[in-house]
Amino acid sequence: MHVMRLDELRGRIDEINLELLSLLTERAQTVQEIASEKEKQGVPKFDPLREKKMLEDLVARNTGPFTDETIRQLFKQIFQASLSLQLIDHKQQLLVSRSKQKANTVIQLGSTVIGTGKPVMIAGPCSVESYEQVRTVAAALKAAGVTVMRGGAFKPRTSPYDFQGLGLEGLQILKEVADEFGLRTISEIVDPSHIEIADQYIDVIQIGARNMHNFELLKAAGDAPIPILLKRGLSATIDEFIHAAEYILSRGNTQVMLIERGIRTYEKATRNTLDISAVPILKQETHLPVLVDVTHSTGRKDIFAPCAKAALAAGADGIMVEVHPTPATALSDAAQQLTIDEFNTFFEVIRQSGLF
Ligand SMILES: O=C(O)C(=O)C[C@]1(C(=O)O)C=C[C@@H](O)C=C1
Repeated sequence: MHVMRLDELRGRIDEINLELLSLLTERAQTVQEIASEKEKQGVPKFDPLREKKMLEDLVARNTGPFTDETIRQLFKQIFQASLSLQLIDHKQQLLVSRSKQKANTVIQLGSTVIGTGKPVMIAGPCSVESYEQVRTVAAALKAAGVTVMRGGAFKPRTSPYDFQGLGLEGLQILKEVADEFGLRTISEIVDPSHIEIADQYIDVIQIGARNMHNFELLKAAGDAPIPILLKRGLSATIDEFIHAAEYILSRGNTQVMLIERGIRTYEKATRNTLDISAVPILKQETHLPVLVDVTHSTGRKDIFAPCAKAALAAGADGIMVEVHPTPATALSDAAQQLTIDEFNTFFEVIRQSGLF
């Protein structure tokens, strides 16, 4: 008799569960509609005042046996789950998102293809200082089998009294040397008005860490018909980094590569802290190629090789490293650029690792 009563009550609970599930599903679908409405209006997803009002109304109607506190907790749980749903949906709608595009974005630079699983080595001086300097590095890179060279012409430096780069002349030097050796080039642009000119001289525009949040520059890069290498900001979260890339894609330019270059932490043993975890996360969440800059992240030549190997093991599509004929006399980043011999040794270690 008792057993039958228990079964009956549990049967009723099963029915109530299904009713709750169907109501929760309907609620979640309504929340998704609210999310797309908010998206259109540019309104934030989290609305604490609305949540407070709903909790007050619910508690006012509570007749027990649950306490008011229990009702608050239960509904707060529902609001939180609803908010997460809105945020996940939003991320999945991004153009950079892996759920929008399953296939990897591939960047073709001459015969070099980035993003297909075969890693690329990008090397070159921090700054373009002279024709001879760039030519010496280019000849060495060519001999080592490197096809993409970096070199800074516009240098956003911490101090206004530090070398600011050769500007347009630097881009001209890059072009002249790259043409001679059949290399492709990457250089940073800091001013939206320079993008059009840059397109005539270089193959990839870099947007530097300090400019990752320069939205006008991101928009201009998004309007340009040239691949973009976007560096992660000094203190940018992965989410902010992804949204910065979205700015570029949202304007039509889908040729975007991401580069992790270390983030600011309390650690002083390295220049910045190389966030290796960013590599698999960016690869999972976006379809864009992901590179790692071992020079700026670590600032320490003695650990470039293990860090580059770690990056490749984590799924990076390439490595960027700085090389200078005479680092001691370099006009920027003197301490952390490799000599040509050091670069050759470094590249050999990476090639031997079986990861490259
Ligand atoms: O009403 C809203 O603005 C919603 O986004 C829905 C909802 C909810 O689940 O009710 C979700 C998150 C907000 O913080 C507030 C409320």
